[in-house]
Formats: sequence, C-alpha cells, structure tokens
Amino acid sequence: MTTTLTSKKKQPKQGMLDNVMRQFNNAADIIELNTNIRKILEVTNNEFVVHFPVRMDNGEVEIFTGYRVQHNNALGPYKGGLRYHPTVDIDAARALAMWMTWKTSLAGLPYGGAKGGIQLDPTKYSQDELQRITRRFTYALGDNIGPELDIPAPDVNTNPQTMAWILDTYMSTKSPNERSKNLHVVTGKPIGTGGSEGRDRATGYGVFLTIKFWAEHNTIDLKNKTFIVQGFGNVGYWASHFLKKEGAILIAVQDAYGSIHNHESISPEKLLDYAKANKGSISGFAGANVIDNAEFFGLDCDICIPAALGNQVTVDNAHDIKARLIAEGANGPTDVKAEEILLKRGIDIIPDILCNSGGVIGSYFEWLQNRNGEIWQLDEVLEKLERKMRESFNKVMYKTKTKNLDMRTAAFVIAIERLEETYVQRGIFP
Ligand SMILES: NC(=O)C1=CN([C@@H]2O[C@H](COP(=O)(O)OP(=O)(O)OC[C@H]3O[C@@H](n4cnc5c(N)ncnc54)[C@H](O)[C@@H]3O)[C@@H](O)[C@H]2O)C=CC1
Ligand SMILES: O=C(O)CCC(=O)C(=O)O
Repeated sequence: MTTTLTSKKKQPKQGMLDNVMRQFNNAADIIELNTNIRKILEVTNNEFVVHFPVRMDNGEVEIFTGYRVQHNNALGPYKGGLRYHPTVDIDAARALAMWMTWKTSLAGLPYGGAKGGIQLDPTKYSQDELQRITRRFTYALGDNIGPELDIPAPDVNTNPQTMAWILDTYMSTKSPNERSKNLHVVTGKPIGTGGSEGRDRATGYGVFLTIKFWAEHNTIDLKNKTFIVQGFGNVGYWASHFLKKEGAILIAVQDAYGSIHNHESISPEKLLDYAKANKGSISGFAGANVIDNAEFFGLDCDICIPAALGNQVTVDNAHDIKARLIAEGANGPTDVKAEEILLKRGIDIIPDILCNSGGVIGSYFEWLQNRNGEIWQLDEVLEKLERKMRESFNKVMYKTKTKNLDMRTAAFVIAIERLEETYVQRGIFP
C-alpha cells in the first residue's frame, strides 16, 4: 500500500480540470483577485493516491487505485463526495475537489473542498467485493479523512451503504471511547446509521428549487413545461420527481445504457421502479421509445438537466440544444466553449456550484445533527434547505444584475470573494 502526498504543486490542465481552471481564472480576472491568493487557490493542498489489494470472490487478489484530493480548507474542513467510476483519476479528482471549494463557499458553509474515489467499474463486482474494496480504501486513507478534517459523501456509484461501510471501518480504528465522536466522518449515511432525513433527495430537490426560483425570476409557469434528464441516479430521479410534482413533464432520459423518449410523458416513479429491478438501467422501459444517444441533447424541450458526468454539453451538441434552460445537476457537465455558444444563443445555465449545492447543504445538516446529538424531521430539513438555496440563488441573481455577469461567473465571483475575505482578514496576504 503506498500513499503519495503532493503539496502545492502546479498541475497540468486538461479535461474537467481545464474547465474548472478557466472558470476560476475568468472570475479571478474580473475581481482582480490578489495574486498571492490566486496562487493559493489555483493548486490543491493535498493529494492522496493509494494502491491497495483486495481479495475477490474467486480467491484472486486485485490491486485498486483510490484518490482523495483536498483542494482548500480556508473556510473549514474539506468536504466532498467519493466516486466509483472508470474515469476517476488524479485530474478528475482535482477538478471535482476545486468545484467543491467554490460550491461550499457560495453556499456559505463552514467547509472547504475535496473529492475522490476509486477507478473501477462497479458493475463488474459483487456487493461483497464492493464492501471489501470500500473497507480497504478506508484503511488506506487512514487519518487523512476525519470528522473535523475531511468528510466524504456519496457521488456517482456510491450510496448510503458505501458511507455506512466507511463509517464502520473508520470507527473500528478508534478506541471504544472515541467511536461515538466520529459519526460525522461521512455524510449521506443510512438513517439507521446516523444519516439525516432528506439527504437522499437533497441534491435533486435543490436542482428542482433552483429551476423553480429561475422560473419565478423570469415569470415562467413550470406547469406543462417539458424537460429532459441525462443520468437517472440519485440526482436525476429526485429532480424529475419534484419537477413532476410542480406540473412539468419529463419527456426523455439518457443513462449509461441508452436513451429513451416519449413526447407525451415518462413517469419518473415508474421509471425508477423499472430501473431498480433492471440493475439500475433504464434500457427496455416499456413507457418510452429508444432513441439514438446522439439525438438526446437536441430534443425539443424547455429544460435540460445534465445529471451524470462532466463534459457532456460540448461544441459538438451545444448548437443543437433547444432548451431555454440548462440546470446543471452534474458537476462540470458543460465545457467552457459550449457555454460561450449557449450564452450567445440566449440559453440560461444554472451553474453546478449553485444548482447541485443542495447535496452538500443536506450533508452539512447531517454533520450538524451528528455533532450536536440532534435528530431533525424531514420537513424541517427541506425547509432549511429551501431557505439556504433561496439565499444563494438571490445572491447570484443580484450579482448578475449589478455586475452584468452570467450566472456561473457571478457564482464564482461570490465564492472567490468569500475566500479572499478570509485570507485578508487573517492578515496573511494583505
Ligand atoms: N449524489 C449527490 O448528492 C450529488 C451528486 N452530484 C453530481 O450529480 C451527478 C450524478 O450523481 P448521482 O446521481 O449521485 O450518481 P448516480 O450514480 O446515482 O447516478 C448516475 C447516473 O448517471 C448515469 N450515467 C453514467 N454514465 C453516463 C453516461 N456516459 N451517459 C449518460 N448517463 C450516464 C448512470 O447510468 C446513472 O443513471 C454527478 O456529476 C455528481 O457529481 C452533485 C452534487 C451532489
Ligand atoms: O454531500 C457532500 O458532502 C458533497 C456532495 C458532492 O460530492 C457534490 O456536491 O458534488
């Protein structure tokens, strides 16, 4: 097992990392960010790369590579999800960690940003194998995570069960007297293991709320508005569920297995039941027609919700998009060049660091409850979540108006200004 720690080292820029750096530099230029603070924010604080062996069901040992990148902790402990996917590598973890720093700052949370995961295709492993992989990864990370240091949460292909395994493994390394003080080492846990009511739907509910606020802002009625969703996991499903409750109509879905379309409507609840019984896949669902993946983003609709992976809306499909609004459930789904095209075409984009921030806000509520020995009811959690998201949305809209900025740049400016303020107040970089 090896651990590599790279501190304050310049990184090459490409893919999602290139995107987030361009977004950051654009906003930093606009506010003429102090050059010393810019130097700090453009690199990650710590990077852990761990290789660890796990016994497979057939008795063979396989070596896995896991990552945890801690970008910045000026505002509080590092916070962010763990992703299990073949595309996880050091640059993906760096980019996603940076987005977490801007997201927690914009949301006004006492957190910094981190992200990580394991490079693997979870469909190739049994539940027992995934449990052993998760436990060995947790041992490998050791005390580089912790309830007041760095707090992981679910992301793509990880879920409350994954968090429960991490919690159990982490706690087993502590003395009995210390164990109960470590419940908040991860968030997004099952309710029976210290999880919070509402964390399951927090991200999708937040996506829905930002769409609702945007519609109110533009005096648009969401009733009978059509929407399409890429990614029908935790975020995609819950966003669809709440939009449907508001009267909007889901007409197309794309996941890792294919794309389906029904111009009349697709029931999110029926599709979820189907996917649950079909190893998570929407393919074969009887309530819609199969379409070519390449057609998906060009479908006629009012709202497009990318809620899967990064770099999905690109120069290759930005010209085809018919939606009036893109609501970024995923992290980094729109690349910088595609965004230029979309903005010129008058398409609004609710940026990821605002749109999907309900997840980390829900996590913050779970962390607070664990820390204080409290248990909140679902309606209390959702009310608090709505209040926080409305505050962030209003701040972003005010900045777009007063500084004549698009929503992403406005959100980045607010996030970076908060970090700048803390560095200046500490007196380190006046
Ligand atoms: N889970 C959370 O609380 C949060 C998640 N996010 C972001 O939302 C996005 C989705 O996350 P979750 O819903 O949690 O993941 P998930 O694992 O529950 O679902 C992922 C979905 O994306 C689909 N997908 C994977 N590869 C795809 C591809 N190449 N094309 C189309 N669809 C594909 C999968 O089939 C699945 O339906 C990610 O970008 C994640 O970082 C952001 C904030 C919080
Ligand atoms: O809930 C959290 O701590 C972070 C969720 C996450 O990974 C994200 O917002 O991208």
